[in-house]
Amino acid sequence: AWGYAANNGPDKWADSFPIANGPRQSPIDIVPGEASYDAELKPLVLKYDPSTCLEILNNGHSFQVTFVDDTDSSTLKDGPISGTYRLKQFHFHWGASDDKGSEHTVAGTKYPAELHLVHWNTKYESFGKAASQPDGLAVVGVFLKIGAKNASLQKLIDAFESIKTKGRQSSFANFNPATLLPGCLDYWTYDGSLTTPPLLESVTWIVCKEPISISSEQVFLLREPVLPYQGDWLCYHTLEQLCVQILSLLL
Ligand SMILES: NS(=O)(=O)c1cccc(NC(=O)NCCCCO)c1
Ligand SMILES: [Zn+2]
Repeated sequence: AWGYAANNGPDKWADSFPIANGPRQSPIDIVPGEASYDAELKPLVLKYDPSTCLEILNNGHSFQVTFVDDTDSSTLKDGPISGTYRLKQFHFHWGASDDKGSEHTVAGTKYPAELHLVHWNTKYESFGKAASQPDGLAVVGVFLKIGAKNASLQKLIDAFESIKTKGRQSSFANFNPATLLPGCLDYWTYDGSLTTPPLLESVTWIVCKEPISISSEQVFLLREPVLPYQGDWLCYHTLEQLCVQILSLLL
């Protein structure tokens, strides 16, 4: 299966997902000096209803908070898109150290993490259907930089801590994703793709210019896999890995 190791990482994805060599693949390096101003673009309109927040789960590549998306309670409108897109989930990407982790970069600068708020176009009947359409998805990307402790992120980290040992998911209610947005919603936008397999070229990317903060203690907590997402002990490949995990539980 795909991953981020030397044998199954991004350089290998094209073997199983040839679209990796497609014309609109994400992520990209955003070069502000080369970006063009488009006067027709509107401000983003994000309206999130905390009661649509459903659960937090560890899908093995990230942790993800999923939302009830059977009504227009949590939506994205305007900005570069037309129509109404519904929030399906948000998740993060991070690195093994503070000098890397974001997927998009800004003039070569890597941030320690990146938040993705994933929305689908309601002109299609579901996320799954929309994900294969060129205008099917809109993902709002927010960079995280090391700084003050982020109270909103702390709620996620506390919840994520609980699902590391129990296995895959736990209920997670009444979280307002708007608390994760920066004060200024200025953005860059381009047509791209999912950044993980299946790499579908269906995403209108909306990347906020202003990052939000995460403390170095908080980003450390993101990196600590107590147990792999499978959550069972039989998935170890080597006795050494099993010992490492037992020790990390005991320490
Ligand atoms: N990273 S991202 O481009 O925002 C994005 C958004 C929505 C879905 C995905 N990728 C996937 O769902 N991949 C399918 C398997 C992921 C792990 O379960 C990536
Ligand atoms: Zn993502």
